[in-house]
Amino acid sequence: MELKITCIPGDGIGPEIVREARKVLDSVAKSYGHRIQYTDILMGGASIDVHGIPLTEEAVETAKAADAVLMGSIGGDTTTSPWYKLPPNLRPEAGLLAIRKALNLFANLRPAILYEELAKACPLREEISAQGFDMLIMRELTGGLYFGDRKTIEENGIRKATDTLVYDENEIRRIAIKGFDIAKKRSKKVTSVDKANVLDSSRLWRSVVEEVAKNYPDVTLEHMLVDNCAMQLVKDPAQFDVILTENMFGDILSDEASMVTGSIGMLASASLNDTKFGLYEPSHGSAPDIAGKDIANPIATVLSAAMMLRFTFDLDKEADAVEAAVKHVLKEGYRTADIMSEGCKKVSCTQMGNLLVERIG
Ligand SMILES: NC(=O)C1=CN([C@@H]2O[C@H](COP(=O)(O)OP(=O)(O)OC[C@H]3O[C@@H](n4cnc5c(N)ncnc54)[C@H](O)[C@@H]3O)[C@@H](O)[C@H]2O)C=CC1
Ligand SMILES: CC(C)CC(=O)C(=O)O
Ligand SMILES: [Mg+2]
Repeated sequence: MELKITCIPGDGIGPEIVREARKVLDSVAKSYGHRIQYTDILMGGASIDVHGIPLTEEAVETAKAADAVLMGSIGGDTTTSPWYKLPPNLRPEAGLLAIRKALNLFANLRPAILYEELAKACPLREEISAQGFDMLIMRELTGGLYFGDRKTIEENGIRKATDTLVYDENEIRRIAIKGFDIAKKRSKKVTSVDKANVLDSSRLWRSVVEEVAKNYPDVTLEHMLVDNCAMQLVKDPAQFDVILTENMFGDILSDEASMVTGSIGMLASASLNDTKFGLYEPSHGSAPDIAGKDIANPIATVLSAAMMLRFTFDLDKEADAVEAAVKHVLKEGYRTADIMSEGCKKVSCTQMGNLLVERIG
């Protein structure tokens, strides 16, 4: 099979982790007789440095022409990088939001799984980590606070800033349908997370989710307020199967969930629309604090590439091989710095990639 993949290495650790994920994809392609055609595009700071803007139309067209996109991460240190002296619409993150909107990637799937081998890296009490967990955070990705009108003004000498959280019922319905469809194939429970005790947007969210739920009588629906959910994620993560939530809540809750899997370096993601196309990226950012040191964990990006094989290309055996290689290497005790624990063997980003390639080969 011919796989047409656009890569966005991005900024910070992005190029390092994408390099390792590509090595793994190449190794799977070789073992299973596929051919991969890669095209690289610039986004975020890397695009600003070359084109003066975080995403060009040509880059979007190149992404659209591929079957799927593999992305690293974008952005710099938001307090020191010169990119953050630019107007907000020219900063790295504007490129990321723009590509999500341009490709209509409204559903962000973030599986948070505690691998048995990483129980020691999980900061939770032993009786909780010993149980393990396997949840899927479904985050709405093209609406809500990150896409509403915003402005900063000065009124009577007082600076004032506004961000707007808007959802219409169609935006809520389509992500809810995706969430319930997926829950039907899992353990059949959806926890819809909102702040319906305060926000109108959350009250609409809750009522549309309830309407959708009527078409899925075999899926259990529960509602949970976001502040409680943040607490429950560290108290008892095994209670969750599919967490269905809006853009900003999902952003924050998925970083929290990642840490109970051991590290954010383990959390993969797929950003999808209603077609087989997808943008696959780790849930973390560009980690400027460790960029260029070859110590980043590439596993989140490698597992995102596995999600691409499974979903966009229907290559289940190949995706299984990548996931099995990750488990194998962890079982053998190899760890990047972020998931290191006593008695394990510390490896660099490159070495982790090489080990995964060897196990696949
Ligand atoms: N999808 C994307 O491209 C995202 C971009 N960002 C951008 O990334 C930049 C940095 O943001 P931060 O808040 O520092 O979040 P971050 O996720 O980049 O880093 C948070 C912490 O996690 C660590 N970390 C992240 N990924 C890791 C990995 N693979 N292996 C080991 N450690 C890892 C970092 O070293 C840091 O200590 C900002 O410019 C932000 O806007 C943030 C989140 C997502
Ligand atoms: C620009 C941000 C919305 C990126 C982010 O934090 C994420 O997608 O997780
Ligand atoms: Mg985030």
